[in-house]
Amino acid sequence: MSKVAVLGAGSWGTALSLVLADNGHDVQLWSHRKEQADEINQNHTNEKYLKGSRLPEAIVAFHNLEEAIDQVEHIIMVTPTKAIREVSKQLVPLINDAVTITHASKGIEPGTFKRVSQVIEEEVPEEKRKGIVVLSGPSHAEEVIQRQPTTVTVSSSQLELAQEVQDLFINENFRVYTSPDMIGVELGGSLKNIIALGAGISDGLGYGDNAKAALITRGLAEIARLGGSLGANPLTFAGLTGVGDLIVTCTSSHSRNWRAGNLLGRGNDLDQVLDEMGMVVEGVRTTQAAYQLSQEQEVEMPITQGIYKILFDKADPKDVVDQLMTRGRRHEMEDLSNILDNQYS
Ligand SMILES: NC(=O)C1=CN([C@@H]2O[C@H](COP(=O)(O)OP(=O)(O)OC[C@H]3O[C@@H](n4cnc5c(N)ncnc54)[C@H](OP(=O)(O)O)[C@@H]3O)[C@@H](O)[C@H]2O)C=CC1
Ligand SMILES: O=C(CO)COP(=O)(O)O
Repeated sequence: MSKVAVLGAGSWGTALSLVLADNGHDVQLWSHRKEQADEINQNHTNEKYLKGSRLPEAIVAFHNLEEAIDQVEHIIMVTPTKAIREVSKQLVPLINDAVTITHASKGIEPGTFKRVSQVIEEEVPEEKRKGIVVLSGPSHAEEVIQRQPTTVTVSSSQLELAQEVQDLFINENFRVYTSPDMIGVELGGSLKNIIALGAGISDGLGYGDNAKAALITRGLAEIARLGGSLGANPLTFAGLTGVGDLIVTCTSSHSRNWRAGNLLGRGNDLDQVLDEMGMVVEGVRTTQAAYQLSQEQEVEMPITQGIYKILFDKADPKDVVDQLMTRGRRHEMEDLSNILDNQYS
């Protein structure tokens, strides 16, 4: 059994701590708020993020980061992506022996366009880490905390590290696969949040299943297009961290991104929505990053562009849908256009 630090005591950090505790590991859960650490230790609850759930006593919460990572073999980072750089910097002077750093956060940094593993790599020097692993897939914390069947994928450039983290988390309720495609796994988990915002907007506008299926499928096409241009294996997007995560976030009211989109589709403005959510809505920041990235890479991403206009230019969601529906005609598999043109001639 291992001693594991989980950094970030929100919904996902707490749910992953439960999986680790169920597997017999010693879990040291770090919260940057003292009152939250106290609540977890005294009441074994985390009411703000997982209302009504009782946590195993093997989860011990810490407010002090140095104590939280003392003697651990694994660090699991699960803060919102905007805090990853800052927390990585805080960690550096506190790490004595090299550790395996896994992250389970989903986002891309605007401006730098870095994936979370790249941010960690930049901030934590090589001698302080054995390697970096990502854990991603269709997995709402609200179901994991109830030990409902869930599947995820772990990926690392070092297979043995991915397998080590697979062993750490896998159990009869939580099945863990490995993948060698870290770029694809991280991009799939991050970019699906943009489409989940779109699915929520569509539902908020009163559109039905046809529109949602279109968003998921065409969203997947543009995610794979950008991913391919950044070095991901396009097949990864057909897996758990691509289409799997798109399905779970676009069709569930557990999803923070879907919920935020739904409120936007009902006419609320972004600041109001984010205030009301009180939890991280990663898709907002990732939309900004993906929009900039698509322009830099010259990759067509019409849905992302539409969501960007709604979020940051206050475009009317109905007008954006009209624009998407009246774009120029094209083949469905546009990257195969040349082949199809030949077939038709
Ligand atoms: N929820 C889920 O089902 C899943 C979430 N994820 C990903 O996990 C990541 C975390 O999401 P989630 O747990 O849902 O988020 P939540 O909003 O539920 O919780 C975020 C947690 O991070 C803390 N936090 C915020 N800023 C900092 C900081 N600067 N330093 C330390 N801690 C900080 C918050 O503290 P405070 O209470 O003070 O704000 C809170 O405890 C995201 O990237 C998300 O995409 C991935 C899979 C599933
Ligand atoms: O990534 C998730 C499930 O796999 C959680 O999505 P939300 O952040 O939209 O809740």
